[in-house]
Amino acid sequence: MRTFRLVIACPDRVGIVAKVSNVLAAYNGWITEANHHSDNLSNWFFMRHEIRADSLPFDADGLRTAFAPIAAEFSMDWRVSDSAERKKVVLMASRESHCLADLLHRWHSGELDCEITSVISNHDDLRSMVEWHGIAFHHVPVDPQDKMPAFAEVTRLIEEQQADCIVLARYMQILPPELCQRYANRVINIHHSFLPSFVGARPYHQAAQRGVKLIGATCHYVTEELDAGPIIEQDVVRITHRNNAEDMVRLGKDVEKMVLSRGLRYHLEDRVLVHDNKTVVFS
Ligand SMILES: Nc1nc2c(c(=O)[nH]1)N[C@@H](CN(C=O)c1ccc(C(=O)N[C@@H](CCC(=O)O)C(=O)O)cc1)CN2
Repeated sequence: MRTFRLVIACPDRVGIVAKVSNVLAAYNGWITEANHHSDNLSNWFFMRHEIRADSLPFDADGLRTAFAPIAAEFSMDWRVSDSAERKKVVLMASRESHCLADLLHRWHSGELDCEITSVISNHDDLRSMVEWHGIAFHHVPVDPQDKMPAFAEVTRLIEEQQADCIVLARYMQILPPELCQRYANRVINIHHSFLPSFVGARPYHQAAQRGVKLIGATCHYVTEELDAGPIIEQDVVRITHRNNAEDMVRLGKDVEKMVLSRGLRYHLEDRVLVHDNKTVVFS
């Protein structure tokens, strides 16, 4: 069923839920899902409503126009999205294939409702797998001595495809600040550790050195600061003294795939709200 998603974050006060519910009811809006969260650390309030599109007398733009006065009254950060408008997604990878293959399969089987406009990689290894799915593959090598030409081309491709979201599926290059700022809270990364533990490169080898009993994966929005962006989803798997770093790499791959696909699905369904470098996820 086609729905409009109304997502709101604002300073907390009495009357927000009543006001939003009443304005939707005044237009005969049929709410199919409602989520609220009052955050006592930030004193901000977060809401996500799904409304049946066929219950309202206008389209998504009409809802935006009708809701704008309420949003202004409550100083809301807000957005309206239409479930019928599939988000355009650019995937980025390097040599590791497991996360990319998993997302391509979930998309190909219809599980991920989005339009994958292309895959961009700094290596050519994964071309055949991507093109088998009928998706364009762009090989954009990165010169370690001068990375800017490569990221200018990456940015050009992303803009040309009018991407709504970029997913780093084990893309092993640090994005420049300009790209992070331009696509704030729209670049999703999978880091192969349970952040904030083991940021940076080779986290499984760091974990083996430390002797941990859990390893994990973290899906987060990309910011200029490495592996420090708002966390969207995480999970872990148990390991023991019998597991070396190679075992952890193997065991970790399943967690990475699960966490990245969950995080992307939450983003595609407009379930993630960001405030103060943290998220509220109405999963
Ligand atoms: N601006 C950001 N870029 C990226 C982030 C991020 O949080 N902010 N996450 C990384 C992913 N990542 C770990 O999950 C990671 C990737 C790459 C490196 C790194 O040191 N790369 C070297 C090059 C390595 C190579 O050539 O193989 C580098 O970029 O100089 C560390 C962590 C994705 N990007």
